[in-house]
Parts: sequence; structure tokens; C-alpha cells
Amino acid sequence: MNMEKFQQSMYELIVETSTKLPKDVRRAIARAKARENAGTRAAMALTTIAGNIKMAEENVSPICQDTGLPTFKIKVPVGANQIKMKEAIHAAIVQATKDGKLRPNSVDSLTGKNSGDNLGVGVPVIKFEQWENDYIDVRLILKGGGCENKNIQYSLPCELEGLGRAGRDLDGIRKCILHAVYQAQGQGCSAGFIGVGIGGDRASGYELAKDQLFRSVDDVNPNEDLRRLEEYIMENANKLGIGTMGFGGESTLLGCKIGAMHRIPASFFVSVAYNCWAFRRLGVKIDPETGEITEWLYQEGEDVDFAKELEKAETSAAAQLGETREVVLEPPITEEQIRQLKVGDVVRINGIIYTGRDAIHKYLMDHDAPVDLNGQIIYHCGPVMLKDENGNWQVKAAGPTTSIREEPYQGDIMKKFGVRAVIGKGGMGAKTLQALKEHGGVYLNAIGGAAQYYADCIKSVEGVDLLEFGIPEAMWHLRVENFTAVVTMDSHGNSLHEDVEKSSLEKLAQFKEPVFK
Ligand SMILES: O=C(O)C[C@H](O)C(=O)O
Ligand code: SF4
Repeated sequence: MNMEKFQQSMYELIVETSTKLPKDVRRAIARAKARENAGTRAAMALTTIAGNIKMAEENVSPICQDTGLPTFKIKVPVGANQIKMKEAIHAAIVQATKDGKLRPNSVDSLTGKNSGDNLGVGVPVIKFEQWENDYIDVRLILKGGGCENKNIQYSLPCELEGLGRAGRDLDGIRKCILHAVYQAQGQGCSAGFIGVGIGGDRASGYELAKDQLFRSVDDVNPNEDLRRLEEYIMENANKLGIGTMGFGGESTLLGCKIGAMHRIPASFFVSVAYNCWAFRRLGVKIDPETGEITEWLYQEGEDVDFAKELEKAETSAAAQLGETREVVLEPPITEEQIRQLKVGDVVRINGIIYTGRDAIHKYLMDHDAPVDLNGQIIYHCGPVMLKDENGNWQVKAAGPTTSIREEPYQGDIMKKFGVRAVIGKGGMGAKTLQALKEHGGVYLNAIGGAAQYYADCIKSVEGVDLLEFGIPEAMWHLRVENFTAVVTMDSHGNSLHEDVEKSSLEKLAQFKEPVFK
């Protein structure tokens, strides 16, 4: 095979996967958007998502800043040189990282050092299989960390909150899957797609669940029981009211694909792989002689024009603004300003915000902050950054990361440094809510995955600290204009996340009675 050409083909596959969603996924998002009522928070979030999809496509830049763990599944004719193919894929990954199409995402688990080029022990994941066909089939998924953290594995029988006992039968499996959607709440950037693996052991069960994510959103399961179960889940999981970003609403699940394999008598696993709306998976067929792409996969059927979708949304955005209070925040912010904010308010931020995620929060617990954070805003964000020819940092993608990971630190950090607001996604827990009340702080929810939309609000990079933690984990000083987010936790003890979790648990309990006998 022409390896240079194959490397080029892999580069194209990576760039396309990171920057443009496949048609089946685009249609699922458009369907979700059509289901939401104009003027709701969910509709507003989906409009932002639609705008982001369009921008990523136009800018050929990452849809979401978390470009995930690149995972390749490759089928080759007997005789294809897998060692050479692997080398070509590695080279394509390094190039895509240099070009800002992938975030440097590979971190040494022991030292915390970011390799900088997306290579590392076990990274990327490349799985080969031989087949009798005379062409190569390469599929790629870029699955981000926030949704990966919401994967869950059940061992049947078990007892599930809201649903009671789940036994070793189709009905027990049904309960596990509904519970999996419930427990993800908005944290994996709902509305999401799930792949479910029934059976196997803990490792092969998850493998099977992830394999289901390579099925087309629109396919029909050939197994009658699983087809019925998939349809049941699609219909009923959307009644949980979790909605886009966990804001409440009609669309919680965009796709459900279930596979089954044998198990051993003592084990009965149900493994669920959760993927965010930014479902970046694509595939190509490759000519084994020339190394060229002969066909793109997942691209059959109608396409969605997101520019047109956005025109439709114009009126609903206006309707939304009619009822919502919009507040402009310019840091430094006073306690008095914060106390005036209520859950549901939309804020527009102008000025400097500081990124801080996992490494920074841990660090700040027992170190001084590199800048004065009094009255300031921390943004839970690990951006994609590139240096331009003049040596200045450019933001390539910069959406929020899942905030709940900072729950053990957040309240203490806010109090210690006088931070008045944090921006993130998915909400935070009781400890932070209490601290917001005591100290006078707010939690602002940005739209997860909308990395191009927020990058556009960032007008300049004014500095960076702690770059030794790697690009995603450093503290970036970003000057923003009209950075929009929703107050979902205020300083009066209110939390939209707590409310949605409670009401969705009540709704989950409606599905307690057996359905599949
Ligand atoms: O790492 C990130 O930037 C985001 C992550 O995928 C998340 O959803 O928390
Ligand atoms: S931020 Fe959201 S959209 Fe991006 S990878 Fe994480 S879960 Fe997916």
C-alpha cells in the first residue's frame, strides 16, 4: 500500500471527524431541536449547539475542545501490514494535533505530564481485525471525557434507585438502561447517544457497548427483542425530562443501540457507553493498493442545513428574551451584584475570565493563586490553543468542561480567593451550593460542546499561568465579550440541577412495573 497516501487519508478522517458531525447524527440533533418548544432553555441550548456545528464546519475547527481518546477500529484484508498502518496513523495524529484539529489530550497517569502530541502508552487506541473483503474499513470515534465518565456497568441482579429490583432478564436490562440515562443527567452533555452491551465480562461487555456506537443512528436491530427494547428506551427515556444540558425538556436521548453476547453463568453485566451530542464518529473505505479513500461512511440520506435551522430559531430566541432577565457582568464583581442574581437569569460577561480545571483546583488548595482572583470568574475549561507565527496564543476551541469533578474543592477555593462566579457545565453539588450561599457566589452554566461558539466570544489571550500542567490544564487569562451563560445555581440556595435530578427521579419511578415479561 502507498503509506504516504494512507497517512493522508487518515489525516482527512481525523480532521473530518473532529470538525463535522456525520449526517445520521446531524439528523438526530435536528429532530431533537424540532421537539423542543420555542422559548425554553432547552431550545436555546439547542440553538447554540446548531450554531456551533455550523461554525465548526465553516472554520474546520473542533466541534468540541475535548477531542477525546482517538479510537480506531480497522478491518483489513489478509496480508495488510498493520505495523506500517499504525505508524501512519500515529503520524497523522501528531499532524492533526499540530494543526489544532485535536487537543493534546494524552496525559501520563503517574506524572501528570501531557505528551503534547496525543501519543502515549495505549493512546491512540487502534484495533485491527482481518476479514475476507478486498478493501480496508477504518472507523474512528473521538469520544470525550465528560461523557466517558458517565458510562456505567451493572451487574445483575441489582437494586436500582427509583426502579427497584432488576433481575436477569430483558426487563432487568430495561431498568438498567433507563437508570443509565437518569444517572448521566446533563453531565455528559445531553442529549446523548448510548451503546449498550449485554453479557460478556467487564471488559468485553464495555467493548460491545462501545461497538454499538459504530452503528448508524437510523439502523434497525435485526434481533426482534433488542429492536423492541431499543424502541422502548427511545420513547421512554425521553420522558425523564432531563433535556439538553440537564436544563429540562423533551430531548434527553438521541439514539440507543443494544447488542448482546454470551456470558458465563455467574456473571450478567449490562454495560452502557454514553456519548454526548457531539457524537464524533466517522468511517472510510480505503483502497489497499493506493491507500486512498474510496467512500465515506455514515453519510447516506438527507443532510441537515444548520444555517437554515438557525433562521428558524431566530424567532424563538426573541420569545425567550421576552421573559428572561439579562444581566451584564464585568469582573471584578461585588457580593451585592451576585446576590441579585437568580436561577434562570442569563448573564453576559465582558472582561477577563480565568480558566481552571482539575489540576488548577487541586493546586490552589495548597498554593497561592498566580493572579488576584478576588471578585473574579473561573471558567472550567481546557481549551485547544495554538501559537501563531508571531508567537501569540490563538484560541481554537473553548467550551466548558464538567464541573462536578471540582466539587471537593470548589467551595473552599471560592472562599479562599474571593472568587464570585464559576462557569462550567452539568452543575455542581450540595457542598458548592452551600458555599455559594455562605460566600455569595453563583454557578453559571455554559453549553457543553459549544467550543466554537465560545471561542468566538474570546477576543484575546492576555496571559497564561501554570502551563507546566499542559495546555488543557493551564490557567489561561481570556478577554471575553458577550460570553453568555445561564445562572443555574444562585446564592440563595436554589439549584436547577437539584430540581431536575429530583423530578427526573420521580419520573424514573413510573417505569418500575415490568414491561417485558
Ligand atoms: O475535557 C474537556 O474539555 C471536557 C470534557 O469532555 C467534559 O465533558 O468534561
Ligand atoms: S464537553 Fe461535552 S460535548 Fe465535549 S466531549 Fe465533553 S461531554 Fe462531549
